[in-house]
Amino acid sequence: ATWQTICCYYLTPRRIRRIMARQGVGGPDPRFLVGNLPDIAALVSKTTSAGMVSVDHDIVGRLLPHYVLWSKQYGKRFIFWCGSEPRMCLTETDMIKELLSAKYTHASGKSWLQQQGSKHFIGRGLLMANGDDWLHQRHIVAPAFMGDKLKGHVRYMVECTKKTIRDLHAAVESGNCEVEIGGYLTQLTGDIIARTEFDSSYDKGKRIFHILTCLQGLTAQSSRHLCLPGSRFFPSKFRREIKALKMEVERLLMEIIQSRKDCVEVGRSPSYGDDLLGMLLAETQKKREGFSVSLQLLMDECKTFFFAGHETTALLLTWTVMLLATYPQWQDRVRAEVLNVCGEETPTVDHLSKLPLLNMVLNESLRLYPPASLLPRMVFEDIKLGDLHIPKGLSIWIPVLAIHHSEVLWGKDVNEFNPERFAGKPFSQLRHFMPFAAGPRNCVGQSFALMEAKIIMAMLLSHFSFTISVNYRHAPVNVLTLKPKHGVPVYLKPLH
Ligand code: HEM
Repeated sequence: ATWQTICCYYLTPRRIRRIMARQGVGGPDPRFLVGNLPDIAALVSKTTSAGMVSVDHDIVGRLLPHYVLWSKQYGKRFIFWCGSEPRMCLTETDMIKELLSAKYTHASGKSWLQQQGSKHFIGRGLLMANGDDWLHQRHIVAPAFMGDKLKGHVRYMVECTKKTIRDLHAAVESGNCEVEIGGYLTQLTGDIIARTEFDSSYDKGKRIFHILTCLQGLTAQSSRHLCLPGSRFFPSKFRREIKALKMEVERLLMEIIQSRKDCVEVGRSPSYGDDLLGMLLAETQKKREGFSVSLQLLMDECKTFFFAGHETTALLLTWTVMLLATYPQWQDRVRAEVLNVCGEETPTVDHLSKLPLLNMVLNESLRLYPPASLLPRMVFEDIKLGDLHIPKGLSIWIPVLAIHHSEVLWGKDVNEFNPERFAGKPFSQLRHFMPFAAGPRNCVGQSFALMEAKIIMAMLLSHFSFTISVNYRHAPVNVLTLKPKHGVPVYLKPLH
């Protein structure tokens, strides 16, 4: 154990540093055990302590000040240290595509630090799995987000959105024309994932969503200490709170799972159903060689999808409303397109492919404010990437936000809201656009999220016009996902 600790915290990091230095990749000097974490924390807290003076989309210096500083000092590739984990910043899109391609699906994945950090939050669900476990899990869940299954969800997405629109009308009628739209959209996307994949609802799953949000914040705070050897065994206030919340969320999930099982056992239903929960439950009965879905994995998967399936989409929608509320000409153009295509009807699958302007606006919103703004990948064996030899144990850190805001890649107007840049360009052609990551380990819910976002935006635009409130304070922050710190208050005006 002592030898392993010395290797892990001292010898291996030193070896990696030497190998990378020989290839010309340098970086800031790390401090013993904590690496550059204190420098990063100090820089970020300085840049994010106050809001921005105006709605300015030049946010890289605010959210990634360490990236700006070190890329100026050491060049586009540099190494910094999260505790004793070396991370190489990589912004060269050809090398990124290669790393994320099928060639390296097994040779790269989520690091020990990431897995430990989210152990009590989403456990070993799809987002944190590696190697063959990841492959099996991905094969099981992917069909739930494809083809006819996906099309079948349109009806539920429309129904849930109608309810939110009624709530918004009620708020306006009661004299509240100013609403914090982010809260409504988070509830709506929560309702949609609960309905479509778990045959539940936001109200039933409310406590689950709330606990997962708390767990997200707590695990982010507690993982700051993970760099100290053995720290995960020390009792602390965070860890006690995390364990209590974990137990509560698993008890609530167990109730949903048990009620589905009971339906089959008492003969009320012939199968577990064809939504995500049904597919996962069916898997628990199968015996595959070397892999089976245990009850713990089933719960980890449910937590993963409850969390990943709503927060990111709610953020995409919230930033899009903020942008359209700030750029009324674009709001009018997209509304005209929606009214022209859908008329008085609610959106259908056919309508969705005929809304290019809405698509461009969503893409531009994902470019300026990507909800997942960083992609870390640990390399598990020595690999060759472009001209670099990457040793086992090095983490590659892909700053999606910085790539999306690179003047070299996007041109002089990079920090302006200009959806026109996406006109006529299919997703596959946009090499430096990666809001959903890329390759076989991209976002499994990408089509689900885009379909949902189009339906919700189309319906919102045809019921309300919105302008940004004087109370809006532009303050993007990054707490695992890119959020507006004080929400997005807008003034709503019903159109009918
Ligand atoms: C705008 C909305 C969304 C964005 C921007 C987004 C972004 C991403 C990104 C960047 C990744 C890769 C993360 C990494 O490997 O480190 C990812 C993975 C994932 N996303 Fe999403 N996502 C969105 C919506 C959704 C939805 C709606 C679901 C579920 C219904 C979902 C479920 C997942 C899962 C399970 C993974 C892990 C996939 C794997 O590792 O194989 N996401 N997402």
